[in-house]
Amino acid sequence: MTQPLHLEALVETCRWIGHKGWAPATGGNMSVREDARWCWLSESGRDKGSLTRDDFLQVEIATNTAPSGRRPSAETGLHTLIYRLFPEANAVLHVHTVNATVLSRIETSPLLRLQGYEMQKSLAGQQSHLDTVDIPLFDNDQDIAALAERIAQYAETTPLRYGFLLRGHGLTCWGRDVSEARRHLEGLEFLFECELRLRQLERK
Ligand SMILES: CSC[C@@H](O)[C@@H](O)C(=O)COP(=O)(O)O
Ligand SMILES: [Zn+2]
Repeated sequence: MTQPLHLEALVETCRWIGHKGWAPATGGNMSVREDARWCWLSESGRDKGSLTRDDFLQVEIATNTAPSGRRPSAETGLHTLIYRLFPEANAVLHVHTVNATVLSRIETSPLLRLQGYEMQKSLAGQQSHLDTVDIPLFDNDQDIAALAERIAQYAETTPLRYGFLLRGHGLTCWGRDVSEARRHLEGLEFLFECELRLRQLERK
């Protein structure tokens, strides 16, 4: 079982996430795809800011099983769902940022609509602040299989790009490689902070 080369980039990104404070108290989980059948996921319960290559477990995308017998992330089913839905996705990052957590509770609709921000162009394919970026918002669930099924049903009828929010929980985002997933994470987090501050100011 040879670990994929881009695992090193993921380990480095996890450290960056840790420094940002986006994975507090063991929150968050991260993965990279190996190929159509396998991905590598962070082990459950670890401090995601101080992971090494050895803290990533090979997981079968179709079955969520880890041949090592160790326990991959409790949210493995969301990572493997993304790899099944999007063959072009090769890295998935899930974080518990304060902005994502608070904004996802303030926004009570099933969609967070972003518009008017130059930083929308940090998301692949976005070319203008005049366009609209919709980030789906799903109610949180401790039953990850049920949550994954809800997201899969949503994706059958509505395009799902960049990432989604889990209400009161955090953000899951992805990209064609680790660096694109990281750019999407940083871009979305910036946009969430702007949106949150704007809404706070508009309330007054
Ligand atoms: C700090 S509890 C957070 C967990 O319940 C979960 O949401 C999470 O992101 C981390 O779970 P993990 O199983 O370590 O991948
Ligand atoms: Zn989580």
